[in-house]
Amino acid sequence: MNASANDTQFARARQSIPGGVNSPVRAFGSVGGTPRFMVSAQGAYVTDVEGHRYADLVNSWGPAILGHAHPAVVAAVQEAAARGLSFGASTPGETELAELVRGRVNNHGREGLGSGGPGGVGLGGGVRSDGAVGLPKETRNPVEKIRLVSTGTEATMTAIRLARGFTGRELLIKFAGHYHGHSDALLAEAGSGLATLAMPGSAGVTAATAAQTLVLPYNDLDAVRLAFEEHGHNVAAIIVEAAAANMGVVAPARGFNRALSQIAHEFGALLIIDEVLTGFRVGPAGWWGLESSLVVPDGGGWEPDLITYGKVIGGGLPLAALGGRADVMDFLAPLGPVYQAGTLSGNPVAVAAGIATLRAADRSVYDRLDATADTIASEVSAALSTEGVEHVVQRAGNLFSFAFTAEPPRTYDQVRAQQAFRYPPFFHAMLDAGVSLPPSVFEAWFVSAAHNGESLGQIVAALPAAAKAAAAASAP
Ligand SMILES: Cc1ncc(COP(=O)(O)O)c(C=O)c1O
Ligand SMILES: NCC(=O)CCC(=O)O
Repeated sequence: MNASANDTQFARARQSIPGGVNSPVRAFGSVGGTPRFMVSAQGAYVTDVEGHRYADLVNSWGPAILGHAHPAVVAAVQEAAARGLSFGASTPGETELAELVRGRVNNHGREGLGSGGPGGVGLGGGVRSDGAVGLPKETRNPVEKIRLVSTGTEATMTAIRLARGFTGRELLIKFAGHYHGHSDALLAEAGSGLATLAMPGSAGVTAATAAQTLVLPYNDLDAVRLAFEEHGHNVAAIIVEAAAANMGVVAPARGFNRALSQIAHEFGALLIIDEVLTGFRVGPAGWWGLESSLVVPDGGGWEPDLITYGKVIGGGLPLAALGGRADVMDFLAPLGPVYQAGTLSGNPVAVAAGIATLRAADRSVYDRLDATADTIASEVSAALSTEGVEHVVQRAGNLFSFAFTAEPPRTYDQVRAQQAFRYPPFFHAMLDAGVSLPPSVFEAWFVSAAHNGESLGQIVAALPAAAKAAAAASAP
């Protein structure tokens, strides 16, 4: 039998590239089969080397909120590229992007889009705060200053170094199942590809580095308090995904993020909110905007000291950022003693893509993302229920995933206890019907504003057979 064009590509890639992939999450490690090699993407669809077109619910793992190759973004990239690919010098666009971000997150996202107010977006997962009465009080802009880097990994890695430099302390607290990129300090019990491949951590991380990271169960404030009672005066920072989305989606329990900020500050530590995945995707001011706009006015806000961004901020090109309190950010070189640099940091083409994406992502885009997420989540859930497949829909704003359990998981242990074997046949039935899903039950599904009647119809039509396949799956 002749190998398909896709199989040939994969075989060839494996000769030159470890595992044939440049990021392990692209390998079909936990679902089996051959990863699809893509050649183009437009709107709601990606097209593979054999010409198969898939309605896309990966969307480049988050960046493509407008859909693929949005005309305004492509035009901005072309225009910027024609002016020069990289200067190794400052450009006006970097300041413009920094101002756009600061405007969006200021005062809970009430500014930045020019209209609309805090909006009534459901956060999912039970994090809607008590009452949500009126407007929250004015707070410090959580992003007083911002530095551009090239990847989310760099953003979180730098944020940690900065927190350590600023506080003069060494320990870092992270949560099991959270993924913050692949720097040494952050790989312990990480989500995403490590969850998919069932890796507890990574070889090559020294014991000394690992010992400086305390890993706690998510959504467990008692564990956080206990860790601070024991180590509090040596904790530089807590780092937390604003809403966890790398062990499937697990929203923070009501008040969890706020309590983290209070505990950290009580002990003189910093709170780093990782919005690489949620930032400018779940709302115009990211998860911080959604959650803080619902906090009761006098109940005390939650005040992250540093926030990291990636994915959407670069509109599909390599761009990420860390921002936060001016006094902390000014600890970065050249003003301060914490070193960070990058040949391509603030690359003008990537900056142009980011600016064009944020400009195009107006209130109507977020309304559309929310509505599309509602439709897909409820259609999938209905199809699974029809086949009697036990599951829960996990939501955090417009991010969602499905866990094959009776109760909504709140921790990594609970997520891992699900009937994960039901996902691979579901995934492949969808793929065969022309729908591209994340190839792991531990990843979030990403919608874009380009989904329309045609692509949604294709997704919905594929569901009955996929749900049947999930129902027929048996434990290994
Ligand atoms: C929450 C979070 N932080 C950090 C990262 C790392 O970003 P990057 O893959 O751009 O290095 C990711 C995604 O991969 C992420 O989801
Ligand atoms: N949720 C996982 C990611 O977004 C990461 C993508 C990658 O590492 O390729």
